[in-house]
Amino acid sequence: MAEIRLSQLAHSYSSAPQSDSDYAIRQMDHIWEQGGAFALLGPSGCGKSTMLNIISGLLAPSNGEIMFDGQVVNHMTPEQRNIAQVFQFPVVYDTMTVFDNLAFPLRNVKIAEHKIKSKVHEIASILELTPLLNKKAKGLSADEKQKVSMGRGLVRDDVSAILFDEPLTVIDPHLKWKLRRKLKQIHEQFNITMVYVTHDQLEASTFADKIAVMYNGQIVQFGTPRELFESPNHTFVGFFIGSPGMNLVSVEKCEGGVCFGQIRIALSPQLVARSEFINCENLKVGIRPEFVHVWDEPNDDAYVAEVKYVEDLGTYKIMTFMLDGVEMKARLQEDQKVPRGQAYVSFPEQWLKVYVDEFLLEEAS
Ligand SMILES: Nc1ncnc2c1ncn2[C@@H]1O[C@H](COP(=O)(O)OP(=O)(O)OP(=O)(O)O)[C@@H](O)[C@H]1O
Repeated sequence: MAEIRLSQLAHSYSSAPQSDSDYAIRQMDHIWEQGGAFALLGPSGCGKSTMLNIISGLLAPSNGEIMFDGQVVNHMTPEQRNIAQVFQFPVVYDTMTVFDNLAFPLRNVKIAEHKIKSKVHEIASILELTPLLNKKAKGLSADEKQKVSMGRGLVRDDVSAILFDEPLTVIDPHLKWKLRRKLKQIHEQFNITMVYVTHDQLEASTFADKIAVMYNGQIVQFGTPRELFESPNHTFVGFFIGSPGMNLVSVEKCEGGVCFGQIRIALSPQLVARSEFINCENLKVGIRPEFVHVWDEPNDDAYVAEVKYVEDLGTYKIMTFMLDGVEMKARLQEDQKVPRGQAYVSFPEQWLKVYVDEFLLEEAS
């Protein structure tokens, strides 16, 4: 297992890139720490597969260095890098048995046959493939084939890292959760650096200790699921993580804070004094629906909002409301009084975030 360090990494599929938008990976530095379980989360086309393929050596980057434990590996082939990669669709040898498919990566590196046997049985047991070991892969269902494909990625515990590129796409929904748990179990058992690509936040947060959120060829935040939820450092993270996502409102500067329409929101003097705030034209405030305070009665701290509709989601409700022409959402607890017509809302200071050119502005520490 290895620490994977990306230094000044950038990649364009164009031979003569002109601008940032020609880059699938915009210049970045990033470290995947040794032994971690990570997710690389982002929408379609943001550059996730490109990054995995650069790490594994299937793709040479336009710029920058890839280092495993401090050693530059740019010139090394995928085999020399000793990376296991599991793709979206199964990669199995149809004419071989499941046992031989799982044994293949071990035989390739000349592991003794008795060790192969015990390792194949161990992985087969975790993935519930034991009854299929003697079957030819050809006759397997799509789910079973993908489990074999995953098993081939997991069977060696001497690899630098295992990279998963949306490995559960073809898996039946009821099996997905189970397999994610199994991957986590394998990670805990062998402590191998794992990077798991997905566009599904639930998948990312159930597998990973830390999630890298990718947007437009950049990692905009790398943090625990809780950090991404409580303190998104880019508006995209606020929008993409959470269901529904963060309320984001374009605002203007005004005395002691920001305004939209007739609504004035006071900010701390330290924030308002920041040069980024003073010089910025693109200002937004964000607050998650979970953190909007909905009062039962009017009070001096609350704004008066117009309730549009309330969705009942079982254990909680989502209230959609208009505040001076801007639509926002608040989460109501199961036992909370549901406002009708008007609602009294406020934005607790600790959960109200300010974004300058889409990036979080924090008080200088
Ligand atoms: N071989 C290629 N040639 C040219 N452009 C490519 C190639 N592969 C990917 N791209 C482009 O690079 C960008 C990043 O693609 P990439 O496949 O890395 O994104 P992704 O986040 O993995 O998307 P998805 O979730 O859909 O797989 C996209 O704009 C894509 O169209």
